[in-house]
Amino acid sequence: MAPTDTGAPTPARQSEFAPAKINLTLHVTGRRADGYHLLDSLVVFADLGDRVAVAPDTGLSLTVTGPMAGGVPTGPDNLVLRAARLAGVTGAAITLDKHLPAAAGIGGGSSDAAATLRVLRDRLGVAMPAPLALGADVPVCLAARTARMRGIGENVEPVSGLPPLPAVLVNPGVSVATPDVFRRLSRRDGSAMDDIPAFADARACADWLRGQRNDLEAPARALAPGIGTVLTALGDSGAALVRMSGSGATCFGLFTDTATARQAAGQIAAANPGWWVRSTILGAAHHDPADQPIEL
Ligand SMILES: C[C@](O)(CO)[C@H](O)COP(=O)(O)OP(=O)(O)OC[C@H]1O[C@@H](n2ccc(N)nc2=O)[C@H](O)[C@@H]1O
Ligand SMILES: Nc1ncnc2c1ncn2[C@@H]1O[C@H](COP(=O)(O)OP(=O)(O)OP(=O)(O)O)[C@@H](O)[C@H]1O
Repeated sequence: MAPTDTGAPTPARQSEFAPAKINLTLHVTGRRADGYHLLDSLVVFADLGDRVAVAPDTGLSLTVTGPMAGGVPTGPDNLVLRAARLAGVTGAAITLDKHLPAAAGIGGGSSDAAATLRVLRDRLGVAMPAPLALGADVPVCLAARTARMRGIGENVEPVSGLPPLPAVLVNPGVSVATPDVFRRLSRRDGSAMDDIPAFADARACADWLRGQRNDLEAPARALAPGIGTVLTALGDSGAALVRMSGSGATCFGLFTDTATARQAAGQIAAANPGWWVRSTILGAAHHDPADQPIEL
């Protein structure tokens, strides 16, 4: 691994938080000749996520731990190892502590890849490769702050003026493959998202979001009808707005206060023991004191 820019000794083990990514909106506005879709999405990050730790070593290795480690690839396909290889790293022992469900529309793998690149760049002085090569969600996950994402994901513009949003995330345990969802779109030329105003509070934000869309919600629901059940449960729990994130199957409910969000999460979890249910705050930048501020 390269030494730090300052010439200081390379610290033994460095870690970064990989927060869950939530698409508050996801408008599909076109399609490129190569098949990738043009998007317009308001992206926020949660105060829950995975953690990537990197220690210098002679070879490149990955250990996956944590409550959601099951089913996550541990070999060269893991986005953490792909990120390290893309950055030219050949000697690092990486640990991925997995708390987010995989293939769930909340960018687990993309956020892990971005956290790997951040720890290599910010803590270990490794040059940053072009992140889009790892996936369309990786540039926004590298920023890890509220942003409007356009193009196929490469155009990331920071957004301020969003209040912290108390929320509940629910995944019914169904994984949905992103390409299958895009393939099922009935139209690919939707309108762009409206300009984003400043919001007085979470309710004002939820009211505005109601006029925007996730165009992947209908095709994902057709593939995984359980998504509809989750949206109904969130709506019944008193959420001010319910929507699916990304290509699903995770859905979110926005609440006007944290206590109500926590109560709703408890009720939904108790009634549906097989579901992954978490209350969180969206859009409040990083909640991890160990992290450095990220410049775009
Ligand atoms: C749905 C979102 O999560 C919204 O944030 C992202 O657009 C998907 O990001 P991602 O998982 O990092 O996506 P990638 O790994 O780059 O692409 C997976 C597949 O999704 C489709 N895909 C993805 C992004 C995009 N703008 N257009 C697409 O059509 C393509 O079929 C692609 O083969
Ligand atoms: N570190 C990782 N964590 C989770 N999945 C990974 C990881 N690395 C590779 N994968 C593979 O990537 C696939 C997609 O997982 P990921 O969690 O990134 O999906 P997603 O949440 O739908 O992403 P997005 O919101 O970016 O579409 C999984 O099926 C898994 O096989």
